[in-house]
Amino acid sequence: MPEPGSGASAPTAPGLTVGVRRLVYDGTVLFENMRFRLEGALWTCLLGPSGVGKTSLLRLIAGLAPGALVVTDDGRGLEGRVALMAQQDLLLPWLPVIENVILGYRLRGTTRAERRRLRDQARELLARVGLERHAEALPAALSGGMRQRAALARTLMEDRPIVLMDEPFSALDAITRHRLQELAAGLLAGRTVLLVTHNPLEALRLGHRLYVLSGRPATPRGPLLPKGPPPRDPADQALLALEAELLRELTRSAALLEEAS
Ligand SMILES: Nc1ncnc2c1ncn2[C@@H]1O[C@H](COP(=O)(O)OP(=O)(O)OP(=O)(O)O)[C@@H](O)[C@H]1O
Repeated sequence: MPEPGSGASAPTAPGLTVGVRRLVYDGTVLFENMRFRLEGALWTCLLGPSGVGKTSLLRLIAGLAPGALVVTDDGRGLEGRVALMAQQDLLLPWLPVIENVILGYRLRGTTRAERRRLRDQARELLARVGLERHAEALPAALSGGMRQRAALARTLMEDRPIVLMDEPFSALDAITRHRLQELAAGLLAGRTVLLVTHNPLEALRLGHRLYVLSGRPATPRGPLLPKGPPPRDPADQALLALEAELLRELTRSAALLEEAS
């Protein structure tokens, strides 16, 4: 197994195309004949007002909800190639943080020697997300932001070429958020990443391609293509101009959703 976050598996990160013919919840058509593309080895950010369908789309791609056709550029299936960081941290309450970080490996089965090596790697990742002193704590002893950092460490530990993240930085204070955005941008460079976020500046810092999910049924509008490699300087004037453009698009999208509701 390559070192988690080493980028060793990055060159194989494929692009993927998602097609949804129709998704209906409680009589509301969320998606109809919708197509969405994640370019290989790039970060795609998905924004949009609350309730428009961002998490639903992410869950469709992850295979957690039926109804989408996901085709990878290399023609191979997604099994074993996707790491998911859901909105809820999904930490198992009876396992210490470090065991939660290596949970995927534990579930897939490891030898005692492998576990020792995995724990060493997990400790390194926990140090990088600022949780080195909490490796043996139970999740209930952590704050919301700390739990989110543990969940991020677990996602990075999985070392998958495709990474789907639903608001991974939302519970963090501004300084920690900035630091972890930088960490994730570094460790997930070269992966195919979908980042769902409510934060336009976060999307502009981290994303290569930005979309706003809009309308009912919803379609992704975009892409907006910020220049330069991420993570970008949030004080950059060009970025601030794009932020204004993104805010206008989000306002339009919120109005459309309100009209449809
Ligand atoms: N499993 C489900 N059963 C019924 N309705 C659902 C289900 N999942 C989502 N919905 C509904 O679909 C709509 C879109 O939900 P979704 O969570 O995808 O939105 P979102 O854009 O991610 O919102 P937020 O930004 O608040 O997380 C909402 O009206 C939600 O209530």
